[in-house]
Amino acid sequence: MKSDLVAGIDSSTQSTKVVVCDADTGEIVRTGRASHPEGTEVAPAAWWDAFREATDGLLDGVGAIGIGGQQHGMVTLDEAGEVVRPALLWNDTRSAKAAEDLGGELGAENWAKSVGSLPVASFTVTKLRWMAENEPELADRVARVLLPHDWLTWRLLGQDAEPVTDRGDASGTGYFSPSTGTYRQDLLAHAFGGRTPELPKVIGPAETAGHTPDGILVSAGTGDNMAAALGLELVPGDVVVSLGTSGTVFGVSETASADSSGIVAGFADATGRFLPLACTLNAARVLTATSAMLGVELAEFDKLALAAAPGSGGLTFLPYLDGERTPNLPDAKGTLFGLNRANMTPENLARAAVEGMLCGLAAGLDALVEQGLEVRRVLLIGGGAQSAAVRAVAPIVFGVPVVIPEVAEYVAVGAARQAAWALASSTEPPRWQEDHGYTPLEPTEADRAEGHRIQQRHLEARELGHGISAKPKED
Ligand SMILES: Nc1ncnc2c1ncn2[C@@H]1O[C@H](COP(=O)(O)OP(=O)(O)O)[C@@H](O)[C@H]1O
Ligand SMILES: O=C(CO)[C@@H](O)[C@H](O)COP(=O)(O)O
Repeated sequence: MKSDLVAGIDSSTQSTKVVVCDADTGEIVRTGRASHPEGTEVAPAAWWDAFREATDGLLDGVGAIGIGGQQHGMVTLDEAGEVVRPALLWNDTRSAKAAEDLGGELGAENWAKSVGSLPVASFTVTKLRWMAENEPELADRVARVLLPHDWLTWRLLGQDAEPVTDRGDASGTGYFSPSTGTYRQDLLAHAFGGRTPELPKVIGPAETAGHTPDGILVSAGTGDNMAAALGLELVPGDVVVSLGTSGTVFGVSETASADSSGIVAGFADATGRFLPLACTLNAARVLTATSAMLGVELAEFDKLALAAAPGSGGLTFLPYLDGERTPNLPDAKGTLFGLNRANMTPENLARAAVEGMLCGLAAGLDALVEQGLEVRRVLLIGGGAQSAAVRAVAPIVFGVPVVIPEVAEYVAVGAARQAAWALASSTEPPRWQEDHGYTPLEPTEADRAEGHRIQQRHLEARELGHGISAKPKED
């Protein structure tokens, strides 16, 4: 008997990626891709165009489809369902002051307790405050607020459908409580100048959002990091480091987290559990920007970085090229420390870029451990994980075994797995991965010591350059 096919979509910052999988085994049978426009402010129609281009000719025989989308983006609609202004994306930092104000008005402890996270410029709630203050006439027209994946799901269903979301993506808004699974309308109204736009209905992990006009079942969808966790069939002890436009480090947990330092965001996952996560604004693009500066292709950049010794001859690169989110320095610029005539080589600079990018995530990993997350090994995914230099340096900087799962678009795979789950309407999602089964890259004792030194220098440079404490504060 021919089994059903399911499609998963990853509508992330730089592109839309599609996988079509066998619903029983997860085997990937077709893939597609289309680029998104540059910029941190994007018309949602561009995601729809990219969806259509990426799925062109791929959906024959597909019984269900799920969408994983970049988190946090603010999509505002008027009464007629028309977009009020281009969406502000997670990496748009114009709402930094609004974030600071909201933090001050309600207090860090309060935010952490209410929604599991502190509002930083990435979060939807801060973008709404920015809009209320800077575009009040447009804000008055907003009848509904959606996230990128909510909007795409709704567009797929047809505009008479009721907009839906899931608890994973909702947990990145700043007005949803992951622990109670309900919206905090009071926080939304507080941020948005008393306005109370409609929000999408939060449906369960295996619920059906509806059907496309062609009769394809559409699942709830979720945020891209939650979809990656679903695609990797993440279990406790496995921590993901994803190197896309953003760098993220996260793991699954049975309990909600509430980090009032703001380093760890206490998100929900796409299965009913939780997904504590730390996110940097600067990941794979640090590598592409540095290789462009050095005038070399990425393969040559890798060779340069691998030719330098660990520690980059004493160079420390704080790669805050697009500002930074963790640590919360939205206006920061990149800084290179420790130059002398002997160490100013392309090799050291390439390696310092890799080490600097990974050190930001190692600090996030430490914060997750402080929140009680078990870390047995790191699974390295995303575009940047294709770099040979990143693969070699990661075990040194993280100090734990690093596994590189077979190259695949795990966000799209997770969205497809959610679609298969909704199609089967089973209690548990289908098992697709036996085990990652790949030989971990184990750091030696000497690697761990070197990694510790590199990380210490990174934290000291942070303190020197940006006046922030190198060590987490004691309570
Ligand atoms: N071999 C490589 N070395 C370094 N960076 C790479 C490599 N291959 C792809 N990338 C980078 O990965 C990024 C895309 O990763 P991806 O996970 O698809 O991002 P996103 O999901 O944010 O759109 C791009 O910036 C791309 O240049
Ligand atoms: O803001 C976050 C996580 O909180 C980002 O991880 C976005 O979800 C964008 O993801 P990528 O496009 O980098 O995959």
